[in-house]
Amino acid sequence: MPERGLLIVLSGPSGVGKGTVRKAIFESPDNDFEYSVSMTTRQKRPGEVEGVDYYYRTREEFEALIAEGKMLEYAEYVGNYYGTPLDYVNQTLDEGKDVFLEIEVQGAKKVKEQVPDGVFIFLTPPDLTELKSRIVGRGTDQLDVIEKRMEIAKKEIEMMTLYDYAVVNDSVPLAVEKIKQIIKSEHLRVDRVIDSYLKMLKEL
Ligand SMILES: Nc1nc2c(ncn2[C@@H]2O[C@H](COP(=O)(O)OP(=O)(O)O)[C@@H](O)[C@H]2O)c(=O)[nH]1
Ligand SMILES: Nc1ncnc2c1ncn2[C@@H]1O[C@H](COP(=O)(O)OP(=O)(O)O)[C@@H](O)[C@H]1O
Repeated sequence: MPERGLLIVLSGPSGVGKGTVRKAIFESPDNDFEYSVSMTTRQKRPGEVEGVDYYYRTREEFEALIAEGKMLEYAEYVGNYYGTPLDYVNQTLDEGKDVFLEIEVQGAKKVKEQVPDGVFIFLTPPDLTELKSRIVGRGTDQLDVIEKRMEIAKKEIEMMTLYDYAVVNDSVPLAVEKIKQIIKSEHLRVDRVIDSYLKMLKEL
């Protein structure tokens, strides 16, 4: 059986650029992470595609999957459910591939409880003014939702202590490079590679 893959969790406040950085990682030609497509009850935005951006489900369907234990984690965010389907993550890690989640902080906290040996990366904004202008600039939210997102963001930044790494999203290509370097280093950690060395010694 191949060595189990790494579970990589990218999180951080809404509007910091998680989606943008994640897309840039997956567009790079040398990417070898598997993206776990999330499930949501929010409306599909123009240009989004079922099974690519999200799996779009009704609240009833989503709640049924929660009840069946089919979600690794889920959270309610600005009135909608968002969650990570469990089977895909387990199967892909078992195949020895690294699985990449891009999720908000409540969900990341739940993943940390269940998969403590995952790699938890917190994407931070250069500052709060820049964060607000990114949310406004994205143009997907009404003013009341923007205010809600900013309030949530302040609390989210306090949760940074749960993470292994903090990456400032000042420039997308730089943030992408830092994340790739983090994962490369994680693969070299002695506690991750020790089993294969011990096995090799036994076979001598
Ligand atoms: N807990 C959790 N959060 C998710 C998941 N998928 C996406 N999110 C987060 O939900 C939040 C809202 O996502 P979305 O409505 O697409 O807006 P946007 O990412 O802010 O443009 C973002 O912070 C996402 O990172 C998931 O599977 N679980
Ligand atoms: N490094 C960056 N510099 C400037 N703007 C950025 C940067 N990263 C993302 N953005 C912009 O900020 C907005 C929010 O990004 P998005 O990826 O939707 O955030 P999140 O997924 O964290 O909610 C988008 O308009 C995006 O183009």
